[in-house]
Amino acid sequence: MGKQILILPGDGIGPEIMAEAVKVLELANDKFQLGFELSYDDLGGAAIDKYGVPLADETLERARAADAVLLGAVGGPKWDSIDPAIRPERGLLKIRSQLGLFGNLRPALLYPQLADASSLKPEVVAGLDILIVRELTGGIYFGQPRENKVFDNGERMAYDTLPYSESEIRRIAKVGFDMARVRSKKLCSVDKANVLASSQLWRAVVQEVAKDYPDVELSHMYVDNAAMQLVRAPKQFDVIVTDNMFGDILSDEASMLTGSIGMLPSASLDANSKGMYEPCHGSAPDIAGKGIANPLATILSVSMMLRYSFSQTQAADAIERAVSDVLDQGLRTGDIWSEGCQKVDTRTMGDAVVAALAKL
Ligand SMILES: NC(=O)C1=CN([C@@H]2O[C@H](COP(=O)(O)OP(=O)(O)OC[C@H]3O[C@@H](n4cnc5c(N)ncnc54)[C@H](O)[C@@H]3O)[C@@H](O)[C@H]2O)C=CC1
Ligand SMILES: CC(C)CC(=O)C(=O)O
Ligand SMILES: [Mg+2]
Repeated sequence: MGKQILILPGDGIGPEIMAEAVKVLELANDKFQLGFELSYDDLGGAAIDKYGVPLADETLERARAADAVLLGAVGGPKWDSIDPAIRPERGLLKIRSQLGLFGNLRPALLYPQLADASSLKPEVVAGLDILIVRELTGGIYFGQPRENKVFDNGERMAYDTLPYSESEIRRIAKVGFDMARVRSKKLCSVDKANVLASSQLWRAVVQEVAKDYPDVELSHMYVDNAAMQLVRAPKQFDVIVTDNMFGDILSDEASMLTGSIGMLPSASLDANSKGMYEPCHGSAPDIAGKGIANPLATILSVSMMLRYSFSQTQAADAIERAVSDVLDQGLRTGDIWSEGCQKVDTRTMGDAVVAALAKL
């Protein structure tokens, strides 16, 4: 039996971008004789419509049994007013947590062809290549207790909890240091240790882990400063390690340095590099159904899957090269379009990557 890939297109632009990523995956499968077998299921709003819950038990079992999962995106206005406990996003959080995918790698790489598409001056972003390592199964998105309540006088209140255990911090810190070790040997840990108890523990544990990595230069930065530094002088960073919510926010910010969030792939890994791969963006309801979404983040997530889950470096490199070749041809979806380039739709972009990959 071949390697099993479970595809979860999700909602909004999810199915549109996934159709293009699957074309690329199928070509890579043939060209590099990867022996992958693809199967499909639903997550998020699509799963609510089909199963009544955002992640059905049978889908979770299929994800557990698969060698890797490829996800589009979930959520949308259709499900915004349902019971918060079964919103589409809860299905995403559950699959991450149940599969133990604590290590989220979000590379923000500026393709030189897109220097004009970045919202920052070309000289500020030229050569940008940073990696955000985000803790993905702990922190405030999962912390208990969390509650919405109404006091006797009618006043509403709500709260969330931001817990981190030492072992949760230690294992993500190690991912950060390991990544830094094979890159520029510079790690910046981002926290809010001037205010939050969880961040104070975070910083202390990261400092302890650093003792095992004397070759890596460790720095610490408060998250508010990090948000500012990312747009002031982003190239000062190489690898950033941070918690779940800070990583969520900073990676969306970093995406704009690369031209668009439509360019940012991600890998979510467990302790054995079993992974789920997805673009960093959401279901983009504002452009869903128009056929104009950028499929490159999802296509690049396929490349990350080949690299991290299957050690298929040659195939992964080839997909990245095909993306670069298409950008060389001047093809751009609307989100990365600039003067002098040819504006194309989602399908044309996907077909162009397939054609470029076929030629390599
Ligand atoms: N991993 C996931 O499945 C995620 C799901 N969401 C969900 O997605 C829904 C929409 O959330 P938003 O805050 O609007 O974030 P979003 O990332 O979906 O969209 C933000 C902006 O970026 C644009 N955009 C996103 N992906 C794009 C692409 N591939 N090509 C071109 N433009 C793109 C959108 O058109 C929009 O203007 C919500 O229901 C949210 O909860 C949000 C983030 C992650
Ligand atoms: C929709 C959230 C659960 C997650 C998110 O925004 C993300 O992982 O980027
Ligand atoms: Mg996000």
